[in-house]
Amino acid sequence: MLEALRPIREDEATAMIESLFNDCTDPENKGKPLNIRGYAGIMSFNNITRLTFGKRFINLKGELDTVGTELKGVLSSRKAKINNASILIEYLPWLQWLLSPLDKKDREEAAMLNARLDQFIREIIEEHAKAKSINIGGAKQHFVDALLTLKDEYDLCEDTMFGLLWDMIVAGVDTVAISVEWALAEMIRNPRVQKKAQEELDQVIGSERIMTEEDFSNLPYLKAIAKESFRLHPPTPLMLPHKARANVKIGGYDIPKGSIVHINAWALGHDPNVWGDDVDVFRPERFFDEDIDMKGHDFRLLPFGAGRRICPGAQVGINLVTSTLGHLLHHFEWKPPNGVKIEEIDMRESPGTVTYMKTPLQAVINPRLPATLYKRVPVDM
Ligand code: HEM
Repeated sequence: MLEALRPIREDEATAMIESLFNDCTDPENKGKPLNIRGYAGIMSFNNITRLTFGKRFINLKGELDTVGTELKGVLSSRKAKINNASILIEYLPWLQWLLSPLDKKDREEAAMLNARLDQFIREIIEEHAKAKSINIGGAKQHFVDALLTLKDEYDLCEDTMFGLLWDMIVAGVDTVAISVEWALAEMIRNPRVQKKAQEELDQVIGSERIMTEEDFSNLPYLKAIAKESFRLHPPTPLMLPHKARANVKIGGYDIPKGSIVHINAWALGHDPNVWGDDVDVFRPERFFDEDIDMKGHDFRLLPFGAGRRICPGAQVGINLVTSTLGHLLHHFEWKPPNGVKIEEIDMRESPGTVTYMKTPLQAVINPRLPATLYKRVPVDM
């Protein structure tokens, strides 16, 4: 599993905290809501690019730098095309003829984007291979270095390495950012839960230091909040498509060999037969009544899937979401925009392979710790 590669460090979350602090204390923004998605996206993108190939793309103001903006833009348009075209065709193959002109244009554009991404990743692999051969900077433990170490043993060709690296980025960036946004929306809608989480953070960490990953074991309520949010808002509600390799019978249904099967993680988390009458209520305490596993061992809760295709970044994802959420709740008080009632927050989903909130979350935030704790932690690549 990926968590063995390197520990999560606090720097991306603290860079996000610093940006949020600067923006919410800017007199021009007084009382104005901030769009949280932008901040969470930068945090998540840099966390995953650092984990994968030891690079971050952020300037001193906490914004994406030029290369990062280009790269993120290319990734989003590539993903949008995959989402739009292939999902439709998978379910409505007879529509293929109708889509073909658009499809051709899309294909050409996708080929161009792929070439741009491949060039980018080629340079990164070369850089790491060179550093490895002359041992610059000691043994770095990024995903690309692990691949280089295993390259000969597993006969990994360039295409396979490119694919694995991009899979990590595509699968890791949106899922983490989406999860943080949904969880914060629930914190704003549920002031009782927000207050209880902040009381726990204040008791365990106090107001003279920031949270670290070592604190997790003393923050059961924070962990239960992350879990409850994954239950109600799994960022990949239908997981990824699976193909039956043989005729099988599951739950009384015949699944013929070759069928494409989606598992509905969203429906599992919303089943009143499992979760009771308050299935739609955000109530982290339910996991104190019964501690249900969410890493593939208990089929009542499967935000990361299960079995051989389970998300390989599950623990990294859980830690990133929990850590970001912990910092955000410790550092700020969260409220809806002035004049908006909590029940008016738009909790509709934007459908797709990953489900963002349909309306990006707007929040008014207020610092709750001494100003000295809002400085980013220096980067250790
Ligand atoms: C909150 C965070 C995340 C959630 C909820 C999540 C969820 C999932 C799910 C449901 C799948 C498909 C499982 C299946 O269809 O059986 C998946 C696949 C995958 N995830 Fe994640 N993920 C998260 C974060 C990450 C991160 C941080 C990384 C990498 C650093 C990552 C890498 C991958 C990869 C590479 C796959 C494809 C595995 C395959 O095709 O076999 N994920 N994830």
